[in-house]
Amino acid sequence: MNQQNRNWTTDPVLSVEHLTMRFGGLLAVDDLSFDVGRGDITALIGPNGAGKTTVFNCVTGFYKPTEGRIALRREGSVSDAALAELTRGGQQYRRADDGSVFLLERMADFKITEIAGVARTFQNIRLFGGMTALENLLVAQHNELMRASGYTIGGLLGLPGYRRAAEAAKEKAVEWLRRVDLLDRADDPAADLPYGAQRRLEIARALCTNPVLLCLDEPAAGLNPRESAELNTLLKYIRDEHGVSVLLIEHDMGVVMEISDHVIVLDYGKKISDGTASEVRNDAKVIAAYLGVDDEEVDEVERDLDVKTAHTPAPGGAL
Ligand SMILES: Nc1ncnc2c1ncn2[C@@H]1O[C@H](COP(=O)(O)OP(=O)(O)OP(=O)(O)O)[C@@H](O)[C@H]1O
Repeated sequence: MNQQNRNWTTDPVLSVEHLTMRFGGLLAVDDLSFDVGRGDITALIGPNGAGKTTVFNCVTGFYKPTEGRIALRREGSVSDAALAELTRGGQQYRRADDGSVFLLERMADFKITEIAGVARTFQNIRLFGGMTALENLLVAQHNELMRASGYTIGGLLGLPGYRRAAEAAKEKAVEWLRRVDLLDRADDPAADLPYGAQRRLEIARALCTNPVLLCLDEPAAGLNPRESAELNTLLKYIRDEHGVSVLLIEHDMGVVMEISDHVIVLDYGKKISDGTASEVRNDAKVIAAYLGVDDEEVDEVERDLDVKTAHTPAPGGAL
């Protein structure tokens, strides 16, 4: 990927700037800045406790950051000047002919999902276990259905506008069930599905909210190799056919290196590397962080790496 093709510099959908999150005396995220390219799969990686989930929680409104700006350009090309004006003005978002932009650090979590278009999944699956797979996907579209009812008794009375919206919601749910290969389990309670199927259902549920940005917290955790390969295919499909930007936290380097357009590496709440998968894979600081060596040893790792790359024509699987 050359410099021109870096969506995260030419067309960022999400810009995290100087994000800091403190828990009492603990600095979990330390003046972190990065961009997520529109239509990219972006991976946030790093050793345990590096601050990845905290970043997710700030982006999705579960935490209010101690400091920093998190701007989501939902569509269009909102200029930096317009963004600066919004920031100064104290509003949460701006919608105009040239596009819409949302300052997520100022918004409540439900508004981030509903109007900014950010959906997420969790490290620990959070489906409605007693509801069927289909019902889980219909509940996800509750906001849209409420809008169609005009927030009145229209839904109960079965007015045409509501009936059409209900039909469309069911069609969307069925389509996503088919796509994640769960159509034959539509009427089974979510809790009865095997683990890998629950993970896919959670992704389908997030997609039913029509997100611009889909945040996945360790989607490959607990999956077997076949399921991991299916997940890769699904995520590429979401990116390529639906244009959804994907931001994922992932420990499975096979998944990260195969599907990511862009990788950001955190260590102790700071960014230590940012680039394409192959750039990051060959970054000595990243290798050092994963191997847990001290800072002084990084030079040594870098020297080792220089020697290795001099003898190895193609980069491969360093992590
Ligand atoms: N709500 C909280 N209260 C206090 N400390 C927290 C809280 N959430 C996270 N932390 C701390 O912040 C640091 C970063 O944690 P975080 O969960 O963001 O890391 P992570 O990179 O997602 O780790 P993992 O890969 O293990 O999930 C850790 O030291 C953690 O203990």
